[in-house]
Amino acid sequence: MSDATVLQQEIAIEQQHVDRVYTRLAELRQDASRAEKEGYRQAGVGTFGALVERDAMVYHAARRRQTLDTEHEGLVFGRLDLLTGATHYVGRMGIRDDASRPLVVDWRAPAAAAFYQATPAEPLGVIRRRMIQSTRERVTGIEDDLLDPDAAPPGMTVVGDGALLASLAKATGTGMRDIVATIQREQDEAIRSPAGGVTIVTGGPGTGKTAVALHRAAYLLYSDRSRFAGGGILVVGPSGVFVNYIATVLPSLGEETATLRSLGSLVPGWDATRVDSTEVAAIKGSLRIRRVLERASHDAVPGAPTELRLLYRGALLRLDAQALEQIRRKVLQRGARRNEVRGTGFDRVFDALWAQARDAKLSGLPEKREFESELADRTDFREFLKAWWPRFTPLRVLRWLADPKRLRAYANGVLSRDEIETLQGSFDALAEHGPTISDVALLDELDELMGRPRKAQKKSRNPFHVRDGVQEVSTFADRQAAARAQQVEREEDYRDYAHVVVDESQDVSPMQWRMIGRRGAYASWTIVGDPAQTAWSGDPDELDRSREKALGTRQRNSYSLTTNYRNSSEIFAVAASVIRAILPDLPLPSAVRSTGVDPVDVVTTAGALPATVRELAEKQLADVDGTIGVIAPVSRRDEMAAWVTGLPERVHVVTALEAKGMEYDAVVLVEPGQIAVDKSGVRTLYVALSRATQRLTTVGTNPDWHP
Ligand SMILES: Nc1ncnc2c1ncn2[C@@H]1O[C@H](COP(=O)(O)OP(=O)(O)OP(=O)(O)O)[C@@H](O)[C@H]1O
Repeated sequence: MSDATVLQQEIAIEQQHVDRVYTRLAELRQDASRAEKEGYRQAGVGTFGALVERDAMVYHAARRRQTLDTEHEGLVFGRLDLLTGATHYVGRMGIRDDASRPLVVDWRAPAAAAFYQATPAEPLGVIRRRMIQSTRERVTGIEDDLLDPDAAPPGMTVVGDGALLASLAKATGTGMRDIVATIQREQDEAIRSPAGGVTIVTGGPGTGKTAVALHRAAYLLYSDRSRFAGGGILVVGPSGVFVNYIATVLPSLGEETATLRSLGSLVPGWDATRVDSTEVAAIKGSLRIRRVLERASHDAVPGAPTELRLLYRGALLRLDAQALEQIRRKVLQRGARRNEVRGTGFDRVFDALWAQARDAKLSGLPEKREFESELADRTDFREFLKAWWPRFTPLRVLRWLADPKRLRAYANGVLSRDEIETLQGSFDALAEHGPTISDVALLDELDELMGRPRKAQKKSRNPFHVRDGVQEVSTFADRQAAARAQQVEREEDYRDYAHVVVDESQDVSPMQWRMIGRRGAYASWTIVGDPAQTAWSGDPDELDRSREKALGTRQRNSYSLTTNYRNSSEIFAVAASVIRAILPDLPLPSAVRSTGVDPVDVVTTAGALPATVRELAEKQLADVDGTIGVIAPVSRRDEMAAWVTGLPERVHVVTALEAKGMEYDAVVLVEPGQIAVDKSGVRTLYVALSRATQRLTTVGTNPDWHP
């Protein structure tokens, strides 16, 4: 029999099983929606016990239906033939037949672990591992690994032509794909790492760190749903572009509950995308800036009234600048939070005025309380208090740093002269354009330093109340669903996450570790990153210390990934040569896939650059099916975006920093020489050079720069 015929036969065998699975899936879906409808119809009748039971059933039916409704392309993707004679199918979710026999085992279940972990050296009771590829409900390919040839029964066939490599060669869409069918052993170990403590995953470009982090989140939700869905999982990535790129992975695994945030959007109210220069980011990211902010948070308000004059029952009550300053300093001593002690500040003003009124022996002076309410009723007095001690928002105080005199005063003795000079001007655009990504961590710090302005207490909502007037007919399922919805929405600045995942962790500054740490005080963590890709140009020890502080004394479990699945070996060779120039001993991952296409380097003149970039992008459009990344130096993004306007949406223009974590089928990297201006620039260039799966073209005006 020819290989092709054997393959077709095996495909037909697997198709039979896959058909059974989809038939069963349709039945389960029907059962679940029937149970759900039935429960709703009967709600409100019967004994309390019967109601609770039925409600619980409805709730489970509703959840089950939701899971069953998720799109299930490639629902079954694996099969294990075991020494015991049993056969297990592995898939995106667990499904049983009507006699409760498993038709598919969920990929996260312990019984599925061997699918990812078995090797010929350690077969874990698996004779043959089979990967099943499908399009919609049709099986299209099979890839076998014979792990224990001696134990193979006669007639066991082995077919396949590299499912992993085939999956890697597929064109990239705009979002990242899940890798559930082809997770590799070293990745699986990190995914199934213990739920507690800190899991640290390191590895070079394209080794699947992001994929591992997201599949780990799905694994945790499966293995302890009440803990992780209840408390919530926070996933932090470097930029909004990146967060959009990874946003579909968890939903494709049937998990919707994780919260995804970029470093610029971790603090409610902000979605920062502006970046500072590397030098400015290093100062704003350093813990020393905290002292600068602390001083600002205690300083007098610009333009605040310097004295208070009040005519009261014919007498002049007066607090001069010195008296007001004394009150302010006294109230703000010992780390008091400005917004929280505002009332105390006002009380001290009343006290000082009361003392004056008493000393003046005014006739008809009422009791102190009456005196205070008389003053409090006066508009001029209220206006004074508001101007003298307003409610502060973090943004308002951060904007004071745009004033060179104030900046110098706050930073004096904390930052060097050069640093102060570098920082100058970097807060100027705050008012008009909002914060930079680094500023967001400073706003969070100020929020902590000043405390919250007291808000009127919101009436707390009863999570079990569904709609007015329908409480008595709502089922337990409705109420659970309402409670869950509220839980998933969470309060705006929710901080009690059960698990925090930090991607591209090498780029998180000390101040940003503080910001993330505040949201993970009770969490277990997964930290993934590659130190060689860091853009941080500040003190590396300070960075390590602040990360360690955020993670606390929790147990550490470390994993390293060694295979680059993204780049062709030809492309990674170029990236490797660049990083080797500054880190000659750095261990690098091996790129497993060769395309036979070498990267291209084009040198041109400044005048011809725009047209050349456009031509090169057009050429990539013809050469590859998927996405094309045009990567620009940070300061030239908009200019270069104009060069390729009007090209199809497959062409994305990003800065070298925004390219962190991203992946494109082809990359046109513009002016690499302008990215690699210093050591941290070389690292950023290394990142940019390792983004492409199929084609890499570098183009610039500097003939001395060579990949
Ligand atoms: N086991 C696998 N099977 C199929 N594809 C994989 C596998 N592991 C990783 N990949 C693919 O390799 C590419 C790189 O993965 P990912 O972005 O997670 O790597 P990374 O280590 O985070 O990279 P970087 O540090 O460069 O940002 C992605 O397209 C991912 O889907």
